[in-house]
Amino acid sequence: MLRFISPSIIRPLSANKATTVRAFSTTFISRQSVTGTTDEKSYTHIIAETKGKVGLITLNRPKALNALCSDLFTEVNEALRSYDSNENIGAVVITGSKKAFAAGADIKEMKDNTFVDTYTKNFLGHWAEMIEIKKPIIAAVNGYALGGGCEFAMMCDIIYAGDKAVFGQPEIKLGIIPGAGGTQRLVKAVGKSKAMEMVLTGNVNLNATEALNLGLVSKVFPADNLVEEALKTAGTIAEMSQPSVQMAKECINKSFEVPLSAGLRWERVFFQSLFGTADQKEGMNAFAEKRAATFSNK
Ligand SMILES: CCC/C=C/C(=O)SCCNC(=O)CCNC(=O)[C@H](O)C(C)(C)COP(=O)([O-])OP(=O)([O-])OC[C@H]1O[C@@H](n2cnc3c(N)ncnc32)[C@H](O)[C@@H]1OP(=O)([O-])[O-]
Repeated sequence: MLRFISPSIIRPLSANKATTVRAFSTTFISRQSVTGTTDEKSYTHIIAETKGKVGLITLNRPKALNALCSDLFTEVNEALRSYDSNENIGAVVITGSKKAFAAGADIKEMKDNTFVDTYTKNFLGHWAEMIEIKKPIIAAVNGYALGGGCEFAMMCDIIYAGDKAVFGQPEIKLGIIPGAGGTQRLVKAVGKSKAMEMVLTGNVNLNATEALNLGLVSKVFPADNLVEEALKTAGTIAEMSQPSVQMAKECINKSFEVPLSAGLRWERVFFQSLFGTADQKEGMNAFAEKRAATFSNK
């Protein structure tokens, strides 16, 4: 069985202990998952596999159109963290079915919740854990990405869409509002007016072409090729130097959080720090010697 040791368990330990635990954890996971295509850990609501250097998570609640029940998201987080700590994995793809990436948070699960429960137990707070993942995540969206499904896709780093994808924020029709970034990330992706239209009416959905034209997704593929194309891009990313990849992801995400001057400073310091890596020497020497670089992630 694939084991995972949570970073929150590692963090409070002393530096030496943390290193030891992480090394043990990584070794154990890689032994299980490098060579095969399916991790031995089996989940109830997702399928987690490895494809070369890429982790592939397939949401698997077909009868509920991959409605994001709490347990499903817990499993996604667990799989993501295990990929994050696996030194043989360089990127992750998350996908759903042809009909639905995810039709939203699970309405039936939450319909009887009270305010006090949702507030004191931080309902759906665990969704945000995936923001801590250092490795790039590509959402490969076929079919419906509605409500929390659209927000989930936007929590990923790149979104590719199948040609029949539908993005929408219908929460207003349920008497609620988006609760996992639909009023924040969507605005940054498609602009205020379109985000307002989508969130306030609940009826204005984006098809794949519209999502592409507005910048919500970066590429559209025929539905049948979508996952393969996402895996190809993830595979390309996974071949790059991982410190560079992870710092680039962190810098781009910082641009959403901080003023330009702070973001530029952040970028400069990361850029400079990469001159302390063997991969920077390898990458630049390989260019000068007219050969392909082989990165060691050191
Ligand atoms: C993160 C914080 C904030 C987020 C909030 C949200 O996301 S709020 C949510 C925002 N999202 C929405 O409001 C979208 C809600 N969904 C829809 O509007 C439609 O399902 C559809 C248009 C996506 C597809 O229509 P279609 O006629 O092709 O298919 P169908 O309708 O027959 O569904 C098949 C089965 O899936 C079930 N199921 C589906 N979605 C959910 C769900 N979210 N939950 C639970 N179950 C769901 C559905 O009940 C049915 O089960 P049954 O009866 O067989 O046991």
